[in-house]
Amino acid sequence: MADTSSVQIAVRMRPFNEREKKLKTAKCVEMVGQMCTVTDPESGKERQFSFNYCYDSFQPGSEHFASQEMVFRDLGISYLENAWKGYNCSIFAYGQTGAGKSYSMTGAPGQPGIIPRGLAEMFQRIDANDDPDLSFRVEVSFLEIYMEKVRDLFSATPTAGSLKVRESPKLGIYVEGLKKERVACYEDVEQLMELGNTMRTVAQTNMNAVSSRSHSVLTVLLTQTRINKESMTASDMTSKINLIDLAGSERQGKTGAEGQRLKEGSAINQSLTALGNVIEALADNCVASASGKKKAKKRLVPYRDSKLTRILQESLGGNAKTIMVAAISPAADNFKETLSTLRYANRASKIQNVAVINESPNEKVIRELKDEVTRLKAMLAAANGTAGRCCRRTSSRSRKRWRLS
Ligand SMILES: Nc1ncnc2c1ncn2[C@@H]1O[C@H](COP(=O)(O)OP(=O)(O)OP(=O)(O)O)[C@@H](O)[C@H]1O
Repeated sequence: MADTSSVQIAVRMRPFNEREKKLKTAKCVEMVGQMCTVTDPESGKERQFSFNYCYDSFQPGSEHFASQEMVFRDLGISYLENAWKGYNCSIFAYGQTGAGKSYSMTGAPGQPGIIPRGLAEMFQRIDANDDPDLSFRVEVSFLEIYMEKVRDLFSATPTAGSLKVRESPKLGIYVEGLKKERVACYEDVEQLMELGNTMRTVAQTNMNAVSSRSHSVLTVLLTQTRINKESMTASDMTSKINLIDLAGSERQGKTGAEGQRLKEGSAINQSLTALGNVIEALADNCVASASGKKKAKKRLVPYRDSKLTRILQESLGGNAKTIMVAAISPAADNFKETLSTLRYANRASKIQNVAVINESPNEKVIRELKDEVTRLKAMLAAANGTAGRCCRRTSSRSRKRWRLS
């Protein structure tokens, strides 16, 4: 069953940080409902955007304050529900350095983000399962893309080189040799995540005391196995959940990066530009398709231009239900970066994905047969009702229906 849906966009504004407080910079972003308005501090010109979700986390305690819990209730629960149905899901956080991507995805001490909350909820749901014919398997892998190299964050001795990104009809896009750990409870994941996060490359810059210098991708494979006692068969349904914390775009003048930090910053910006090009091509193609013009030319989507876009290929324009979290600063000092993030997010909202339920052939046949039986029963009931009232006047259309089924 294919399901076409747009990439969902959630914009989140954080509070002022110490740097912005010291600068005594003004606030240039306002959020009301699904509208986000940003004001150019020089010209006073306003630009308005509308998104699926706008989270105002500027002032704790304010009327519309969006807490970690609230963000999770919308975005986290939505991806879990889709994963349970057997769809691939992706959440990726995008934004300027220090804008709050890791805060939304991973969280801070005492303020867990989407990833830990989602995994805890996943195991709660699994533990609550009382269907003896249904069992679950959860596997996780964790990688970072650092300076265009893919590294396994669960490996105690990360490879010197880069792991290879491959594609196969059965597995889709995958990273060859990446460790996949089976986990039985939330505590297992927590331990692995702690190990993985210590392996991740972070450093201090002028814009963020703990700045991610790499893109990280946590992949969770949720497999549901159903035993059919009558036919003595087992069928699997697997959902691949990608939870992605991108490194932030940055300006050298602001971060004060030099040496290795500068090289990292330019690798980050390069891969984000490649991501921007993919988003632009996909958005153009979707707009062209929607125009209904037969001759509308489709642009080639440059997924192969970077490791990041290759790994995100299924999440953008492919077989997945995807949410983009666009993290922004409220400060006038960051107006240009914020406007650029909002434009990026606006473009991404035009992308249509086509997700399919990832079930084994057995499961598919069983589901289709069940649907067929339900349909036939409904037709039979309807026909019996009609027959009782006017048995001689069965229309040719209904006879045809009988024959066709
Ligand atoms: N909504 C929020 N509420 C409170 N504090 C926040 C919020 N968002 C971010 N912060 C704080 O701002 C700082 C920077 O956030 P974070 O590290 O998440 O940024 P980032 O976008 O991941 O940056 P980078 O790209 O440099 O890794 C952190 O100290 C974080 O705790």
